[in-house]
Amino acid sequence: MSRLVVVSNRVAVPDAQSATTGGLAVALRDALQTNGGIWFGWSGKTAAHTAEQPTMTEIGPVTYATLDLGRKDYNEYYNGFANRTLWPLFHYRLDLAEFSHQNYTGYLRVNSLFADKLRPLIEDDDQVWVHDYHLIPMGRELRARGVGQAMGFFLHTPFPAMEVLLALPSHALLVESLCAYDVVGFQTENDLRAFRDYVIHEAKGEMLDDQTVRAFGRLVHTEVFPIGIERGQMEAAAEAAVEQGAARRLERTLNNRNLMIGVDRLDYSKGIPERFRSFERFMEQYPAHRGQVSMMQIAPLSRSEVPEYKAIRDQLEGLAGYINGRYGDFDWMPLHYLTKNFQRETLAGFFRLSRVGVVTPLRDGMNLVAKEYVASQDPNYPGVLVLSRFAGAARELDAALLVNPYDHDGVAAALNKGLVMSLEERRERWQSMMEKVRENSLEAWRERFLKVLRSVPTPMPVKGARAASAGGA
Ligand SMILES: O=P(O)(O)OC[C@H]1O[C@H](O[C@H]2O[C@H](CO)[C@@H](O)[C@H](O)[C@H]2O)[C@H](O)[C@@H](O)[C@@H]1O
Ligand SMILES: O=c1ccn([C@@H]2O[C@H](COP(=O)(O)OP(=O)(O)O)[C@@H](O)[C@H]2O)c(=O)[nH]1
Repeated sequence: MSRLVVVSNRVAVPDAQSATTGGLAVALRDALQTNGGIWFGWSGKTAAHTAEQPTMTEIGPVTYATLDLGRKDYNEYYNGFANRTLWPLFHYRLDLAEFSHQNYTGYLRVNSLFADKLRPLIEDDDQVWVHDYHLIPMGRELRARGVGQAMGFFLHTPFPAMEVLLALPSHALLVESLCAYDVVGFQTENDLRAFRDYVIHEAKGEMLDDQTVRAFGRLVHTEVFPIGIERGQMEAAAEAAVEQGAARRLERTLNNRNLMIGVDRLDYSKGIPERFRSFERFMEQYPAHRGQVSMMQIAPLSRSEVPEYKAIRDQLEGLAGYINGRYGDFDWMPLHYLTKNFQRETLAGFFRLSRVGVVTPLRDGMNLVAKEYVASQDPNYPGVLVLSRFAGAARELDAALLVNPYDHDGVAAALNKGLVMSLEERRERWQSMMEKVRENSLEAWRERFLKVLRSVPTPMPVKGARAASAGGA
């Protein structure tokens, strides 16, 4: 069996100090441990200058190769092009997208530098799997350095509709770069459709069969691989959590009142201000719930150096204060707004205690919180998920109360419906969602992707394909 080489912006080097690691980290680590391999990317640390050589940490058969990023690279590549251009654009926020040549150059520079450092570590029969929008050009850069074997790419975010993508000055090179991979995976049919739409209508490519795209002189296998959560992990954590610690204390503070919960990185794509507005509408329109229900919003700080993230933080502080000032009472607060980060095991207990899970992003690649909320429920007494139709998770979790997050009245009505829903209906909806959560687990996602990557034919440039010019208009 060949080794696996994973490339992602952040690398989770196992650390004895940190008790928990993210699901993705666990899933990829399992795959790496089976046949050995390398996980390459940014260390998550910054320095005056980008490291000359990766720091190699060997743990059993897995080598973690990480680079500290210099401030200039960090600003232009991560804060800049990745998170001020691609992130807003891919989340349909053209109004927030900044197009700076300097940041774009930094993005290409870091991808090229990563390829330089990774190239000597790759062996001929390794499988290479690159993750996410930060590293789209990696495949092309590795090909230019003679990497000939199958390479896969998975996009964790949405892929935007063609008309939105066309606003990016370098759209053509970006999509051409995606076509340097042999397998390109998306979260949903919607994203895949948008990608194919671009390839066919803008890049003059074509579909050879249901899954094979011919574009930019190459054949690319494209498919939907909805990411999931670790099998059994949240169920077990939730069951254990309600018996102890934080969940127990939370339950006591509730005093038999109902709880609604939202958990999101503090990111404008998550629709938190809109959610607060909807909650305010809910207070206004369903006064019987006043004093009887609270909403807890956990929103750990994220990408804090990016100006748009600072702005949304200020906005939320204002809104939370306004809502609590208007509706709160001496013995009850409607909204608990925390920017603290909690371990997933603790969240599992909070989810299980919450009658309604509120997941209302304006746009989201998948949204694992939605799946974690479902998996954490007591099967006999499950809560209700209120889910944005614009989260990738809505494709599978169609038994949730699906809402349009821009429609505050509609979300308020769904919150009320969730609170008054019969136990029978709650159980039916939960069972239907839980089946999907189990079926599309994180392990299944990883195995499906790697199976396809193993089975694609050796990369083959296509002679005579009509390629669009790089650079873009
Ligand atoms: O690394 P950060 O800049 O701190 O951001 C954290 C991650 O955010 C994004 O997550 C996405 O992946 C999830 C799993 O597939 C998906 O459920 C979610 O909808 C996406 O937004 C980002 O894409 C990751 O690269 C970041 O690590
Ligand atoms: O305080 C927190 C908030 C979130 N999360 C985890 O962060 C992940 C968020 O993933 P999701 O796909 O919902 O959104 P993303 O942040 O990747 O855009 C989920 O596993 C959450 O349980 C966490 O561990 N602690």
